[in-house]
Amino acid sequence: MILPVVAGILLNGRGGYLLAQRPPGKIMAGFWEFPGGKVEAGETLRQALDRELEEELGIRVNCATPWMSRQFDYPHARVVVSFFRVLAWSGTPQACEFQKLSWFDPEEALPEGFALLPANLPLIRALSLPPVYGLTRAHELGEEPMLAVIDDACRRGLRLLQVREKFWSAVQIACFVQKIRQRTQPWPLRILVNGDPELAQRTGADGVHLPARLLEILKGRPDLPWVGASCHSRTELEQAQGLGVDFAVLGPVCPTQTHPAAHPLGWPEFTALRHESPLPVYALGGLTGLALNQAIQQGAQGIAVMRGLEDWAEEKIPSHLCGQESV
Ligand SMILES: Nc1nc2c([nH]c(=O)n2[C@@H]2O[C@H](COP(=O)(O)OP(=O)(O)OP(=O)(O)O)[C@@H](O)[C@H]2O)c(=O)[nH]1
Repeated sequence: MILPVVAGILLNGRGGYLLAQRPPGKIMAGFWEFPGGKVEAGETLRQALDRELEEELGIRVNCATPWMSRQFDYPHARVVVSFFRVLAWSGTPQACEFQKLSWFDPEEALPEGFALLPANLPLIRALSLPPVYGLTRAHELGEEPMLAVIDDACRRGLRLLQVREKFWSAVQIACFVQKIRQRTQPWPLRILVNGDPELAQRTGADGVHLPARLLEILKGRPDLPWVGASCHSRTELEQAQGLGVDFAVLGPVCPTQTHPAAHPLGWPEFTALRHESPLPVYALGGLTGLALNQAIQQGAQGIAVMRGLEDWAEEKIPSHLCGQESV
């Protein structure tokens, strides 16, 4: 039997997230978790979330979006935990069940020996993934205009970039990575190189972004700090998961100039595939910054944008998508 569980990740607008320590008397007492609990008979996941967070923290959830779900076998039960990002609530979180509460920064590693419920480990890494993943097209725009676009996007909140220059040599890409680093020095931008892991390693990037064709060839996770993967189907999402990548990019969701012949998935298909995968999934294909809200509502990690990076209409990433500011 699988035990359905919901858990809420309260986000405080600066990227911080709330953990609770399971109180004495509960199974796995002393372990840290996201507030939540078992779904009761007849409840929807959202109803269960609202009830659990009211019982445990004394808050009313005003805005929560589905995120990832994970199945895990504990000695006491097989659980499937549906995690929600909780972006707005009323009231101040309190320890209503005598649990310890603490806010954490996703950019900082948890303390040595920290007892986190094991099903939650990949979530902590995923929490440091930003809502927008930019893709370069310097081969079309030219290097200098592309650098200007990246610089401008960083000012508006871009923190993750894929250098996708498929026709360039390793030397050219390495040089471009260097230039991006110099230009974006004030911001903590992570740079992934599209291609094979060896190429990414040679360019000094923070990670590799695997094209779909490599997913069935590679035997294991490349030895780089960050690994993303391009996926277009359930099979590719499963291959990416099998390799242990950090996140997937799924698309095209809408018609796109980059792959005019590709059949767009549309939002319903994207949402169904995203729901089946335990990975954080970015939506890709014909999207602009305006689609970010919709993508997050559909449970995506965010959006991956190429042309959208230049057309990004918003001043910056809307603050209501980052969590509650007043905490
Ligand atoms: N609440 C919560 N449970 C989680 C998380 N991750 C995870 O694996 N679980 C597992 O999901 C199950 C939740 O059960 P629970 O004991 O918290 O449920 P509950 O609040 O309804 O407790 P109760 O039955 O004592 O009232 C446990 O087996 C727990 O180990 C998480 O982040 N939050």
